[in-house]
Amino acid sequence: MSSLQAKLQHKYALSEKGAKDMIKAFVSVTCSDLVLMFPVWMLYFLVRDYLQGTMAGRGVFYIVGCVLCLLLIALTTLVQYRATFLATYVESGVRRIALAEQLRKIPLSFFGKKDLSDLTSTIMADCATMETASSHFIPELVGSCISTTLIAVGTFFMNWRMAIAALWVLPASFLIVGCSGRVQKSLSKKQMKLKMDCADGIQECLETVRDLRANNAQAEYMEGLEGKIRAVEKHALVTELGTAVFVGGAQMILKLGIATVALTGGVLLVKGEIDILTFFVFLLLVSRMYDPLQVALQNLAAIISTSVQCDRLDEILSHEIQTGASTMDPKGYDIEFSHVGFSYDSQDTVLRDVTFTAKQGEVTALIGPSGGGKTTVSRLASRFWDIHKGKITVGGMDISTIDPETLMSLYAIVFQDVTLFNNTVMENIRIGRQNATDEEVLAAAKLAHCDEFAEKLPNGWQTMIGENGSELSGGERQRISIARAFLKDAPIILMDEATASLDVDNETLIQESLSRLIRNKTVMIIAHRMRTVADADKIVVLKDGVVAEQGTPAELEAKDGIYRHMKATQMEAAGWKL
Ligand SMILES: Nc1ncnc2c1ncn2[C@@H]1O[C@H](COP(=O)(O)OP(=O)(O)OP(=O)(O)O)[C@@H](O)[C@H]1O
Repeated sequence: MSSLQAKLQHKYALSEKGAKDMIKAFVSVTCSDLVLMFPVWMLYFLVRDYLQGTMAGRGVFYIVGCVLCLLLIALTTLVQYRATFLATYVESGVRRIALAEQLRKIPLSFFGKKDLSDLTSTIMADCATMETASSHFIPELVGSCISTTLIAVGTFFMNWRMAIAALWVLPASFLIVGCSGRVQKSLSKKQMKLKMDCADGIQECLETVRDLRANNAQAEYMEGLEGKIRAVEKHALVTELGTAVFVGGAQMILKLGIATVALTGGVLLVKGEIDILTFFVFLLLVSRMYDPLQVALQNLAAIISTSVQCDRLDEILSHEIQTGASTMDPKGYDIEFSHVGFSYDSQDTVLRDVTFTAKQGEVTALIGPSGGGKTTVSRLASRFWDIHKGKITVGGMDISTIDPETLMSLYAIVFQDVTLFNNTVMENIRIGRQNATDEEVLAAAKLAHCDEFAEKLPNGWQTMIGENGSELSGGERQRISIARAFLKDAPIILMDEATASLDVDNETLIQESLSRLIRNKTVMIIAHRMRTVADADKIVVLKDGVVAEQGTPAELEAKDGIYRHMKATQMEAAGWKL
């Protein structure tokens, strides 16, 4: 791979083919710009023949020349179109797919730092900006710089003094835009931050509309949101103004070139040091040459601004990903935590020296005060995040050496917040195992008692359940999640107080089904109610990120520790009357 190709690939978040296509685009835009100079030369010959009285017999030359010029312009425009637009849109698709692929492999810790609107904006808006940059700004700027340099070299051979008069404006104007890079970058960065704040605010507003209404806080919230929208608007004007000042100033300097050519040409003509034809050619050249350069200055400013988008894309594309073997050979399905240490943001330690084993065929309940680390432990067990200290093994295999997607085939997970898709009940359950037959889906659904509500829906199992299951109750959503786990039939089950949203009748039914599901499996359950854990084989009490106690319910009962205290408190609470 050439170093230019590698540089482009890194700088503009391109694929290998995308970088090659960009080089082709540079060549085609340069050719296209150079070909546009041919009519100038035709005009030069015409004026020369006219002045020298040698027009006779040159008709065929001019007709063939004009036709050739038109053909070449058409041909290079076509090649340029293919090399810039078509290649760019293909590359844009490749870039978005690469981002999505990368996001699949990035540890979840990354998503804790980024919110949804930020990532959506990178995949959609930043990619669209890069699309325009790759199809217009970058090839046009590079093409016009190369063609101008070639033309500039030619003009020195014609007359070096006229060449200086025509060309001095180029470095001056490009320097102005180039030097404004820092200001423009910081303006774009701030603009992006304000936009993201605004997008977050809008998303949060939509997501929390129910709570805002319930708390009568809509007016106050909208005020804050309006402030964010106004801030984006104001800063957009400042950014535009900043760009306009630098680009406008540089474009004015560029136009001075016409004046200096006219002035220098006039003086040299009077002195008899150039002929009228050379003067004429230079006037033609500058008028033709400065137009694309004016656009090039705008393109340069735009490219400087897109560096913010490039950095955002690069942050995702170059982020460390979770890798590992795509095959595994576990010896059983015991989960073993050995001196595990972990923090979400590498500052506050969330888990310290956590050591315990969740055995196959047993139910291991994680309990403890809120914030103790139960959810964190269950998520680390399935490699949602990578740990910082110690080791986690499944069936003797270090999970950090196994590809997360391969590892996930061993787990069925029932979390408290169930994610549902805007699809039918049937398809929402099929998420558990994509290739399951309708009969298998229905069997799993019945085990989770989904039939009791699904068959009453307007279109039964084929009823669309709205965005994130908005048309279902909390208990119904959780039953779908449990049905998925039945369908997946994985050897390890992670549950986060899976039956929390169910009424007593349903809970009894589901507990009975769950006991069938978990037979001979490794089960790790996060429990908040002591009633749920009374039948567990083992209890691990997590407090402030450390294992405070562990053992069978009977052992912990005898200990007079946190478990016994929690149990007593909950029993006391159960006796309360309103
Ligand atoms: N994504 C995250 N980023 C940063 N810190 C987090 C994140 N998730 C949890 N924490 C912190 O980690 C600690 C343990 O949280 P965790 O959710 O594991 O506790 P928990 O015992 O499950 O609590 P609860 O019973 O309230 O659900 C808490 O201090 C919490 O604030």
